[in-house]
Amino acid sequence: STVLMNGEFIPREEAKVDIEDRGYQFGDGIYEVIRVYNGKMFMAKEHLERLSASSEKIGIATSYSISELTILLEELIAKNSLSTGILYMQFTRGVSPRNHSYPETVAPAFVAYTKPLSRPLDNLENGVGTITVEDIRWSRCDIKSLNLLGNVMAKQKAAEAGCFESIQYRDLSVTEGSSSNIWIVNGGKIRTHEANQFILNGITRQKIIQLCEENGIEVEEKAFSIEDLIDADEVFLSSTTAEVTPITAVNNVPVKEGNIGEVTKKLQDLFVEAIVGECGQ
Ligand SMILES: Cc1ncc(COP(=O)(O)O)c(CN[C@@H]2CONC2=O)c1O
Repeated sequence: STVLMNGEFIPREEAKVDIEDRGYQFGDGIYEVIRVYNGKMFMAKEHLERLSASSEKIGIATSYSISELTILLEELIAKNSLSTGILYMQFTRGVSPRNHSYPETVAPAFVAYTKPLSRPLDNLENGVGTITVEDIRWSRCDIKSLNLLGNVMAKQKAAEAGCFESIQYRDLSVTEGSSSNIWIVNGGKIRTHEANQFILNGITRQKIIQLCEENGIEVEEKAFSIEDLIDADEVFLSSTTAEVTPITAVNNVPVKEGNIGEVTKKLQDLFVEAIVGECGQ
């Protein structure tokens, strides 16, 4: 397959990272995962706007404008004849002798590659199990940075418990999943943690809120407790790769409406309409 590296399209086997790349040594970089349906990126503009917000927050100049980046990424998708999958992209602060403070004059290092990935139809239909874990991450989770060790450790805990995702909490208040946002539904109203420094403001999260507003579904962006989570009528998670995935159990306790609640189902249908609307299939 073809990889895009610092503006060059190269074969995957030639894509190598320097041992003094700051992304490799410090996690000093930012990333995005963009879904591709029918050969087209879904919500590319929103993802690339978040990427530039992340780059501003950590002071990396991403060396491309959003329109230049869009053209390069579309070319990468075409070169790999990708129909349904994901596009992974990242910028690091660049290659420089190891020193914590920022190097003066190095260019950011940019990598993007695609991977086929079918839609998670089984999870969408049958839901997934979760566990709750304490959120041990830093207090700038709004930056989509390469500093993912806290997320990785939380995901590992879920895997060891035979679950799909960990639901993280701070002081008994649910924040988000290790790589997803978390939602509850009560009496037809949905609720999720407000977009602040303690969660990533997911692109899928933003689309769900927009769909709710357009379809008269009441949505509240306000943190909820572990107790609210356990007592909810419906629970679901959202992410670029998981779309709108029902949660059927938390710590092996079944969620009230079993496999999939009617609001979650409605949101899945609206989300598919949005995908078809933007990507044509
Ligand atoms: C910590 C965290 N929260 C929320 C989300 C959901 O955000 P999006 O709706 O924008 O995807 C992600 C997605 N992380 C990407 C998506 O898939 N794999 C990842 O690492 C994430 O890593």
